[in-house]
Amino acid sequence: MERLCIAMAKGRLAKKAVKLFRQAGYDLPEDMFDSRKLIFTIAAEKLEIIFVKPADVPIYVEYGTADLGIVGKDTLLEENRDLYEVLDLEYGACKFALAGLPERKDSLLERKVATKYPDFTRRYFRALGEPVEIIKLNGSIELAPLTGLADTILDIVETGRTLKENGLVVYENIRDLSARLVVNKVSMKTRQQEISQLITALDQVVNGAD
Ligand SMILES: Nc1ncnc2c1ncn2[C@@H]1O[C@H](COP(=O)(O)OP(=O)(O)OP(=O)(O)O)[C@@H](O)[C@H]1O
Ligand SMILES: O=P(O)(O)OC[C@H]1O[C@H](OP(=O)(O)OP(=O)(O)O)[C@H](O)[C@@H]1O
Repeated sequence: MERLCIAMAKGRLAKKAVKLFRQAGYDLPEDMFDSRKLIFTIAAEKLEIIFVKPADVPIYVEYGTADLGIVGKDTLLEENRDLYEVLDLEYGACKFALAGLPERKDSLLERKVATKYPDFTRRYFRALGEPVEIIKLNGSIELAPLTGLADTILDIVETGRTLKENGLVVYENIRDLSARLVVNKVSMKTRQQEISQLITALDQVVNGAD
């Protein structure tokens, strides 16, 4: 039988993803984070795990190069790809929020919004019927209101420390985010049994025995 390929987001979400699979009974190699290796073949478990940039996980899964993926809901909302989101893994918890300088909060006539998530931001403000200019940045988003590049940011807030240490405040909490398990639509049909088994095993770790 062919191996199931799982695309895991590199970085913040990766270690816990591997831990979850181990808790679910999958025997994964010990050295997964000791090298720059990107592909791990686990023959005994009929699995292949690939480590992918977070924003690329939904792409690998939509194209079917990976059958499954683990990635943040923020990335899924931004990429808006054609795939199934099957399980909330309930870690990597954070929020999407609008934030900026405290004194600007009530004086925003024409909003300039800096974000790493331009597509989500466009849809969010379009649904509100609020015209905004969106400026796509790649990191250190909190710099935008401090430097005058934008007056508002739409970014991830976890502990709130980055905002606080830069003198910014939350204007509005938009939604909760966490890591999700996603599945390719064709794989879900053609490899239904193996994928269901895997979902059930992870579900039991996350939500307890049923
Ligand atoms: N405090 C946080 N800041 C950013 N992301 C967080 C935080 N807490 C949890 N997350 C989750 O972790 C993911 C980001 O992981 P990571 O920081 O490794 O990637 P990244 O730096 O955004 O990606 P890239 O390497 O492509 O720039 C987010 O997509 C989100 O789901
Ligand atoms: O509420 P906190 O716990 O402070 O976490 C939120 C911060 O973490 C993320 O940045 P990241 O560390 O990914 O760096 P980046 O600016 O390079 O995106 C996010 O963009 C915020 O800046």
